[in-house]
Amino acid sequence: MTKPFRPRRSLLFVPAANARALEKSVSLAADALIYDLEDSAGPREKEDARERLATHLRSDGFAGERIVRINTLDTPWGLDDLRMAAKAGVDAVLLPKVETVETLRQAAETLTEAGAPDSVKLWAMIETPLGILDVGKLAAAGRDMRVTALMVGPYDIALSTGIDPGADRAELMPWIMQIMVAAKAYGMAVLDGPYANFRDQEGFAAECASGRRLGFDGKTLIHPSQIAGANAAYSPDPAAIAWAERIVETFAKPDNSDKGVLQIEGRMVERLHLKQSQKLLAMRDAIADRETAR
Ligand SMILES: CC(C)(COP(=O)(O)OP(=O)(O)OC[C@H]1O[C@@H](n2cnc3c(N)ncnc32)[C@H](O)[C@@H]1OP(=O)(O)O)[C@@H](O)C(=O)NCCC(=O)NCCSC(=O)C[C@H](O)C(=O)O
Ligand SMILES: [Mg+2]
Repeated sequence: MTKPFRPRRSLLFVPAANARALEKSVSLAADALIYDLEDSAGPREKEDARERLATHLRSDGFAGERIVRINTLDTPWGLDDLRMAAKAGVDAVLLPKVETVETLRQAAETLTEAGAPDSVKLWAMIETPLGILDVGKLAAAGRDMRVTALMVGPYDIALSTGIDPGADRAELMPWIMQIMVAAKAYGMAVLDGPYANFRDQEGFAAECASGRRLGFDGKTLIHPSQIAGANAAYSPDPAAIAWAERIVETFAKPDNSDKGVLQIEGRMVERLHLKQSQKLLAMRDAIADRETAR
């Protein structure tokens, strides 16, 4: 039996400081919305943005996942952001610039104290040298502290390290893969960072395709025009679905019920492929449910 799957092909950052963006976001086809209280809100906008977002979340009616990115807990806003999110019934709180287990513990304890049920998760952004160095430790400890996803923050990584990645992100790959393997080791989702040049659809498509090959679950976005491309890039393609169905049907035949390995059309297929196929079909079904719910 595969785990229930939640599509996270497209996760749109929605600046909570922008009333029009908030209003518009509910009608968009993103799998998830990440309401942002951090970088997209200026220091003098932060309190109003939090209040506006709290009101919005009471009645938005968005059918996908709802996540709030808060300010770091050492700022004047972080703890109030977290308490607001805890009471708002969101699916997860995204913590920026996570570097220590202590931050995860403080966030988890604050959620509990504020009455958030266990279903409210923490997602951690890994976007500084210390976060990258310790990402394995953070994921290992974090899984007992509500942490279910890691997210790459490429722009803060560039800022804090001085690297200037090219279009293929080759310079970032060692660090991306460190984050990737930590997430996979502890059964967490792993989400690719945003692509800021939202008018460059070609570059965006290439980055989505590379992200999918690397093993990301989806792409974070900054503009509505990026949603369709991310949904397409991270949806299973029809040929892969047909092949997965074939594998499931073949293993389901009574003669094959005890077999570990088979051949289908000249290709070796093992039970690991069956598991992979079941996962893919679960993803297809979850995507169909998400699209019906819209
Ligand atoms: C980048 C933007 C400032 C551009 O906004 P705008 O100038 O309004 O663009 P458009 O005129 O093309 O917008 C068309 C309509 O779409 C709405 N819109 C735009 N963006 C969004 C959005 N993100 N969510 C919802 N709706 C949006 C506009 O209101 C227009 O609506 P309409 O009036 O009906 O035509 C803007 O896109 C933006 O602010 N994007 C998000 C910025 C953000 O959240 N940044 C933080 C996340 S990325 C990050 O932090 C990096 C990471 O941490 C790292 O380290 O790597
Ligand atoms: Mg960042």
